[in-house]
Amino acid sequence: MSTSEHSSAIPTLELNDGAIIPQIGLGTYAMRDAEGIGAIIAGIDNGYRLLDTAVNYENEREVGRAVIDSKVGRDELFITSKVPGRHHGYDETIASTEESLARLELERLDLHLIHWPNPSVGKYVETWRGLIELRERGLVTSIGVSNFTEPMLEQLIAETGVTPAVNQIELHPYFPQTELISFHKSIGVQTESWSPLYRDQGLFDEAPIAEAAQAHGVEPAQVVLRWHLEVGSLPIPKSANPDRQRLNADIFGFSLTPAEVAAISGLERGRMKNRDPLTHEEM
Ligand SMILES: NC(=O)C1=CN([C@@H]2O[C@H](COP(=O)(O)OP(=O)(O)OC[C@H]3O[C@@H](n4cnc5c(N)ncnc54)[C@H](OP(=O)(O)O)[C@@H]3O)[C@@H](O)[C@H]2O)C=CC1
Ligand SMILES: O=C(O)C(=O)[C@@H](O)[C@H](O)C(=O)CO
Repeated sequence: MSTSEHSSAIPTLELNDGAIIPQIGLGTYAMRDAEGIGAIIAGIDNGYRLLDTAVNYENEREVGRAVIDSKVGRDELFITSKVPGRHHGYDETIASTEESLARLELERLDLHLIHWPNPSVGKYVETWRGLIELRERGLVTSIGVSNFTEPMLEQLIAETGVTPAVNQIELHPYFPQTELISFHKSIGVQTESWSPLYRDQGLFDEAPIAEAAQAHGVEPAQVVLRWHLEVGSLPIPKSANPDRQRLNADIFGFSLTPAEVAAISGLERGRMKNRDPLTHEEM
């Protein structure tokens, strides 16, 4: 794949509400200050159009500045943010989103997610109603969730009649979440993978990944990101390094065989940390 600084060769998908989303995005966790702005602009120059931020990353201003300073028009970009746990509730979600838009210097978010369900707080349905209202007001094009389980998704749909467009979940070869992806497919929810590269903590040395990389003449990180596409997810790898940004986005010129996908999924061993959304809560 070759990309000029003004165009992107990243293919797109259609969400259940008809919106178009790039098939890979740039995670921005820990991209802060001037260095972070530079890294995000580099990502846009390298073809990324989906930028994933959150109130809790404390970098919405940096993302907004990068959007303004980049050479790509705002309408070509797809900006995602997330409502933090401390802003759960109907009115709080609307206020939180207005504040996010002000920090981002945007009139509209392309996708807004409930960051964590925080079940002990018991407010994620009200938060979801707030997102539905924001979509009706045109402040957000698509709405979704993050770290939601199958019963939580069923509850949202049963109580509001609105199916999330996206569920952004921990997903990598060590935690392939096969059943949740199948459920998403059955109800039309797009899976997004967070920490898709397992934060470069040893995954790339695993034999099925190294062997597939050799077979296809690509890097292990590209095999991992291609695996996400093959299992039906949309990865949002974070890299502040322009060379790795380009490498990570260059995954549309090869595919993995079903046997390679199965071998990589066979690396399953569990979550990176103990961030089970039934018990792990973030405010
Ligand atoms: N909804 C949620 O609860 C969560 C959402 N997220 C989102 O998902 C995004 C991605 O997840 P994240 O946790 O950042 O982890 P990733 O799996 O994307 O890994 C990022 C790490 O891998 C390194 N890296 C990137 N590309 C390569 C490569 N080709 N070769 C070697 N190392 C590489 C990066 O370093 P370098 O920058 O130096 O390249 C960085 O240290 C986040 O940035 C955030 O937007 C993350 C966690 C939770
Ligand atoms: O990055 C995110 O979206 C998070 O929710 C993080 O807080 C994540 O849980 C983490 O990286 C904590 O170390």
